[in-house]
Amino acid sequence: RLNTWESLTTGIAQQAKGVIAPKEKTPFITFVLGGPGSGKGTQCIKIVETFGFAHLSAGDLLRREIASKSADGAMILNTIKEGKIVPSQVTVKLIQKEMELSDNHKFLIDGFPRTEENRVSFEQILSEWQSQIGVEPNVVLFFDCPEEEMVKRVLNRNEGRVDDNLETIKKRLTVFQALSLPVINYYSEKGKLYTIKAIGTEDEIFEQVRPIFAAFETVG
Ligand SMILES: Nc1ncnc2c1ncn2[C@@H]1O[C@H](COP(=O)(O)OP(=O)(O)OP(=O)(O)O)[C@@H](O)[C@H]1O
Ligand SMILES: Nc1ccn([C@H]2C[C@H](O)[C@@H](COP(=O)(O)O)O2)c(=O)n1
Ligand SMILES: [Mg+2]
Repeated sequence: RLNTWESLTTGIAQQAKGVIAPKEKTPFITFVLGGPGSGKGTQCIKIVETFGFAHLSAGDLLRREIASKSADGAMILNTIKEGKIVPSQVTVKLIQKEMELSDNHKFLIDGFPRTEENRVSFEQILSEWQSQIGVEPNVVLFFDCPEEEMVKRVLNRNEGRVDDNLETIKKRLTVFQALSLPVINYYSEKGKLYTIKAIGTEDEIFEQVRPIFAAFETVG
């Protein structure tokens, strides 16, 4: 049988030829974007519970590389400590591998793409895989949260992350404004962006998220 990655690329080729891919195999890709501490991971857990997605957090995959002392581990650690963005080929490779291994066809890709370079790299690997067709996510969620609230949440997170300190948070916020907002604007212009007001309780925020995915389930 086709694995998800094969069916993903086959699906793209079939769509290009005007052939409809089998419904259960068509991949559904959601990018989850927002500043540091905006609540992406927290809401992803709820989306997984309610809608059965596979959750791929780019940050978690990078932290796993650090923990496993892989060849890129030291570079990734330094980059994260500095609040900067890891080169796209490293991150995209990790995401691609997880997608290949997954039996699911619905993906929540959390914290990615963080830059235009991330975005283009992801499209490139898909188009290199088969034919010259790029791929777009089905949904892009943007958790829009005031900076003051994001700083407060990150400083209270208490998960032992090396980047949860005031100095690194300031750098991450600057990087978010400079490099991630253009990606968010790109998807807004493409009509793919769903902006969530990321203040209030976790449940209140999820009630803004729920109808987005519920609508796709109905359309089927
Ligand atoms: N609505 C909320 N109100 C208050 N605290 C929240 C809310 N949502 C999440 N939090 C808390 O804020 C912290 C950051 O949330 P989370 O880890 O989900 O953010 P994130 O967007 O994934 O951040 P990062 O980009 O740094 O990974 C966590 O400690 C989480 O429990
Ligand atoms: N696409 C990505 C995602 C994450 N990183 C690095 C830099 C981030 O500050 C850090 C933590 O990510 P988070 O858990 O907050 O999503 O990981 C990156 O370089 N590229
Ligand atoms: Mg997170």
